[in-house]
Amino acid sequence: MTTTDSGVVTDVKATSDIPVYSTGAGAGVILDHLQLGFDGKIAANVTLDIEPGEVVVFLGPSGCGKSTILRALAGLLAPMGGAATVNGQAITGNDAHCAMVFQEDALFPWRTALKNVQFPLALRGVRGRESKRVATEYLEQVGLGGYLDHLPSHLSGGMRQRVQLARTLACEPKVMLMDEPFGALDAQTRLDMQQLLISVWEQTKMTILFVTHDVDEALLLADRVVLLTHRPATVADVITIDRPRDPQAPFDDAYQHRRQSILEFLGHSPVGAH
Ligand SMILES: Nc1ncnc2c1ncn2[C@@H]1O[C@H](COP(=O)(O)OP(=O)(O)OP(=O)(O)O)[C@@H](O)[C@H]1O
Repeated sequence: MTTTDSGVVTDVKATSDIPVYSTGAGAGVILDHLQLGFDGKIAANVTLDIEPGEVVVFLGPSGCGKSTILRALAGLLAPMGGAATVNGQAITGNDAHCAMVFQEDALFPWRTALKNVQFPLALRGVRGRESKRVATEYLEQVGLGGYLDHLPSHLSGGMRQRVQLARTLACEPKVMLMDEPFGALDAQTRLDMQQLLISVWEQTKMTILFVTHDVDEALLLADRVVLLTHRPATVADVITIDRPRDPQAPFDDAYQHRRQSILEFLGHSPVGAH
């Protein structure tokens, strides 16, 4: 661990051995001509069938509507048309199945790491000693067992994202919505967080919908990469990526070819129909 003069902890050892986490399988998500927009203008019109436990990564030009899709699934935005269902049920806004991780950490600054993670537990009726035990376990899962009493301001950006991940896991979601969660992190911390997310996914098999601008991140994490058109976002292409991942894959011609064609798509994306 490294601590600066101001008391901010700047690094932490990555966890390699994550304890079993028992959420169970993720939920299936169906987007059926889901139309989203603002002020009467359509920002997205998406049809997609996502399997339980699948990791789907959305890539598309800036402003095309990626975050809007996740916000709708979190129940923060009502559809203008079409439908979105999670485990066959329409999204109501009070849907406990979906939980969101933002790029900017949304922690309560006045609460310690432990108390941040205890917050969703209290909403689920878990209190007292049990709440402390469970929250500690989630923080241990993300490698922060030694930082329970730290305030967010005394943790690095990567560590705050770990707390946010632990707090999201404490919601026991069946679908985790991740909006460029690692976009603000330095390169090494980002790699650590990607590996942590892969470990969490292997343990939980929850469904993950992930937005990024980083093609390599998409190719590392996704079962399927969904390429979206310019606003309004529509599905332009879906690329399936096999598991298990070969660590040598980024050095393959096939990987490089795929990566290049995605980059070209992002640079020359067609304008979607209005
Ligand atoms: N609250 C809002 N009111 C009006 N327009 C909005 C609102 N939120 C987003 N938009 C518009 O909707 C479109 C899609 O925005 P969104 O944030 O979903 O794009 P994005 O693909 O996630 O962008 P980026 O890659 O830059 O993060 C943009 O044109 C944006 O300006």
